[in-house]
Amino acid sequence: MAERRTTVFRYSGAAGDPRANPVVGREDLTDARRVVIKIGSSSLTGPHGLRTEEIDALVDLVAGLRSRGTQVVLVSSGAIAAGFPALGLSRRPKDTATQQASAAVGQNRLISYYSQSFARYDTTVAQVLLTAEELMRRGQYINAHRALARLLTLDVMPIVNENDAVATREIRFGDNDRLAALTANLVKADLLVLLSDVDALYTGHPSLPDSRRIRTVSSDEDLAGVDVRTPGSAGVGTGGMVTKVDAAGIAATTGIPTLLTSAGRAADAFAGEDVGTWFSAAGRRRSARAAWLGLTARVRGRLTIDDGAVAGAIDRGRSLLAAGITGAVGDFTAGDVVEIADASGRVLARGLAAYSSSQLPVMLGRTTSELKADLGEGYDGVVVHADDWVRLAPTHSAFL
Ligand SMILES: Nc1ncnc2c1ncn2[C@@H]1O[C@H](COP(=O)(O)OP(=O)(O)O)[C@@H](O)[C@H]1O
Ligand SMILES: N[C@@H](CCC(=O)OP(=O)(O)O)C(=O)O
Repeated sequence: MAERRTTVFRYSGAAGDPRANPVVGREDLTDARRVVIKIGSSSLTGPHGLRTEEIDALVDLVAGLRSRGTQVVLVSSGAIAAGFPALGLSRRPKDTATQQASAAVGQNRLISYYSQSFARYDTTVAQVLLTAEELMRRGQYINAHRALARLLTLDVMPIVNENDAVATREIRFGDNDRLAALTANLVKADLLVLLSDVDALYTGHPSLPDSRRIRTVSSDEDLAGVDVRTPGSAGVGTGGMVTKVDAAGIAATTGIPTLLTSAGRAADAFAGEDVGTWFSAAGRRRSARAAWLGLTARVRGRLTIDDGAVAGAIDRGRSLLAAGITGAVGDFTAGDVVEIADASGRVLARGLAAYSSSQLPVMLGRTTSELKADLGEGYDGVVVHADDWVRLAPTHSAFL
């Protein structure tokens, strides 16, 4: 199985958490108050562009959920493939510029068709285009949260996609699975639903006779030996199963379960049938801020700490003081996100620096009383406050 690239953070777990998720198992699907549903290009488009019957079927499902009072945010792929016919293409172009052009043409068609289809239910749709850049910066992340929250209170149907026409190669998500998991955090969803052209995760490629459906994933062990490397088919999908398992891992670590199934079986799943693959949440729900810090934020620098600080601050959930910091690299200002690593270079946590990289050199290794005496009362020596860091998993495993 391909190595995960997700960096995730650790849970302390807490019974009776006020942020408890009403959705624990697949039998609770209909208890979800807010759901993010992501649908892939392979379900909505083909070599000839949009498949309107499939979009109508999805809209029927979403309208049914909305009529029961469930808030839905749709993350819809398909812009690039929807642009194929107009540009004379029949499969995803390799070069980024043509993909951007195709997305610019296709996103318009995609949203137009969604608008038309949702009009059958008197529902207004809104297009929300995001890039990874927006989610990395705290101010823009909050701005995106505000827009989506307002759309939901206005009972408008938000349809999110990556802003493919302008996202640069370095920072683009490329696939919408990860974007969907981050959106689930952004809107504090109870459930993430990933809809693809395959009805579940299988032990190997579904076309192989020995492949079996995986019913539930609750830990990494459930994924041992699972082969997800074969890319998606049809020349329109991108990530295949790797990005879906990755996305489910991101959601799980922030307390959000995921159902992975096909667009065709989604209604059955919501009707209580045992379909698809259920990825359990790995612990209590995290605040959107902790999720942002641990998963999304752009890291501007690194603090190296000594063993005493690992034991006294990181292991005990306390503030990180200048006295325990042995090095600071990077160019950051107060409020930027930095990694916190031990002497061996292992990254343990991510947090918000209270001082800039130019202020820190004279502070390192010095006690709070020394700092106050030498630099003034304003220097309390707390470089990362206890409320401002999250612990990362010791490995890149998505499940803890
Ligand atoms: N272990 C597996 N289980 C299920 N599907 C797999 C597996 N390995 C690879 N796949 C492929 O992943 C495809 C779905 O990925 P993709 O085409 O990117 O979907 P989407 O467009 O919905 O994001 C499936 O059609 C299947 O061919
Ligand atoms: N943002 C792109 C989606 C990229 C993509 O193909 O994702 P997916 O089909 O979900 O693997 C688009 O709208 O075409």
